[in-house]
Amino acid sequence: MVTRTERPTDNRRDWHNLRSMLPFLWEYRGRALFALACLIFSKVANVGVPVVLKDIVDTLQGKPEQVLILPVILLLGYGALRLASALFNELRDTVFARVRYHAMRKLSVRVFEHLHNLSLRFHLERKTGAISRDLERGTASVSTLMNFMVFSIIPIAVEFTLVAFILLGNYSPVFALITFATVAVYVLFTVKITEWRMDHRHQMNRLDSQSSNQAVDSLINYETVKYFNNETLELQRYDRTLGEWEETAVKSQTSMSILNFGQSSIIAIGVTFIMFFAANAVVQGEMSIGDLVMVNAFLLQLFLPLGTLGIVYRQVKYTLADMDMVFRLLETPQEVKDSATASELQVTRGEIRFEAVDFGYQPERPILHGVSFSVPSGAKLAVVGHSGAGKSTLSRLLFRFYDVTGGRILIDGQDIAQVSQASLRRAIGIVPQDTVLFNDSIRYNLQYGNPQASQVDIERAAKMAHIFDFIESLPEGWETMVGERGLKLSGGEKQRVAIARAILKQPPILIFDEATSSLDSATEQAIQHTLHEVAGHYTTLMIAHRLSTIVDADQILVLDQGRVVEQGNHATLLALQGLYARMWELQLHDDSR
Ligand SMILES: Nc1ncnc2c1ncn2[C@@H]1O[C@H](COP(=O)(O)OP(=O)(O)OP(=O)(O)O)[C@@H](O)[C@H]1O
Repeated sequence: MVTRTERPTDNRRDWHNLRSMLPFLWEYRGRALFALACLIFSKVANVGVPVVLKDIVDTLQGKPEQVLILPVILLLGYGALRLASALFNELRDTVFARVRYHAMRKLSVRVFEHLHNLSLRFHLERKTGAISRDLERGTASVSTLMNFMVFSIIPIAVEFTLVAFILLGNYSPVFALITFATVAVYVLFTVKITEWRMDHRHQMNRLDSQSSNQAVDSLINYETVKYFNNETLELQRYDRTLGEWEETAVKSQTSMSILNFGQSSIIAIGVTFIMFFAANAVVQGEMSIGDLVMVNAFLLQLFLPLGTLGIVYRQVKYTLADMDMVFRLLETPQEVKDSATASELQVTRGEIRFEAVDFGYQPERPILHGVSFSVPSGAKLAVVGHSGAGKSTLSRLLFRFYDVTGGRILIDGQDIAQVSQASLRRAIGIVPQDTVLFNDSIRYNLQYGNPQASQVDIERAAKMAHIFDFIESLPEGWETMVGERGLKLSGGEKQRVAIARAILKQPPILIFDEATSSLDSATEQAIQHTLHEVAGHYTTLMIAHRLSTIVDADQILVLDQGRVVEQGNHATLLALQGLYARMWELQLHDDSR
């Protein structure tokens, strides 16, 4: 399971994540290099501006006989350099946009794909609110980081190198020394203080995700909140988290002010020193006024982006933390995987066989113990037993949502662990115990069973599932939106949509997990009739609470605490006078009341 990164990531992890980012940039590597070239050109032009400025000042000052010619050329050069700097800057942004957004898109799709490949266990344990927030931040982090690289870090480095060359080449080393020292102290101070501040930011992130998760969870459970009149409790819980967030945010802001003031002080001291030495050199006649103007312009130009280095460093650290979260998610191993030699499941007859299957969701709590049974091709097997006996677990294992811990499951003689999951799931249709629908139209939800199905097929399936008249009677008919998780439909209506959807899929194997439990008796009878017809063509596994619905099954399996305790048809089991007979008695008794 993925947990949020709550502490700053270490450098090894950061490098690992940066490397992991490269494949997402690879497709547009040519563009990325071109953007980099634009960046360098723009910086060369930028650094050229103070150099030309120096020449203009010196020319105007010292050689009046050339004043009429030279400054015009220099002034034109000055303008052209400024223009070139801006042009390459914009070109860099335009060219790089594709690289950045494409990488973001690829990463989002990759994460989405991976989330779908992760096991049911992962999805049952995750918190939807928190994961979607983390994902948003995580994928945005890739774009943010590239922005910082291309728009801040690399430009600063390029500019700094160019300026260092010019200073070292033309003036006393003291200027380069002061510049280096100031930058070094500045960077060191920024890094140290920022690391100290990171804790606040991580705490804020954690509280932010927590509050968002609480809000989503509370809204998902809207009805439950109302049933128990617990709005105040929900508000208090939400506010408590936000209160902690507020405290941390204030601390974070205060520490930021300390950082900003420290940075400004370092710059001020550095600039004062440089100007002192430059002014002195002018007085001594070692430097011209033009040189002083240039050194001053360089410093301002250099420290201007350096002023934002603190913010950039902080943001890069946070971004790396967000990015770490998304790459950790991508590295979460798939629990259920296709084997390297997985073949396509070939369904010829649709025979299911469980051979001594052991299983537990957690190792310390076994659920199934040596379960063996088989469902011959086209036959109907019903599974009954008390609540929690492990009935639905059988269908989850058949779908291979989990791997068995002992024994094996075969379909037409092929071990389902050795075939591709896609081919396995193509072969099975299910009407689950709790039907959850997409927040889309009824048509969309029904067609989900077979996106290629024609309207005629869809209507036929809807009729078979006794939902056609209901849909037609709705003011918006097939386009009616079903609400989040299908909550605008009744339990029975949802179940019938699920039945129609399974019919539409036309798989060789069908599972009905309490498929009619939410229906009234009349509809249930009608649907039972349909199921009977539909199931006639398929191998069917029927999980049932109400025994009256499965009396006609070819075989009935009685499960008790994960063990098969009885097996046979209805009459044989009644004659056994065991658990099944007792359950039957009880239900008859209940029905007659
Ligand atoms: N994801 C899970 N993680 C841990 N335990 C689980 C999980 N799903 C089910 N269980 C446990 O496994 C046992 C069998 O569950 P299962 O859903 O198979 O029961 P069932 O016979 O279908 O019950 P019911 O008739 O109430 O639906 C139960 O005790 C349940 O608590």
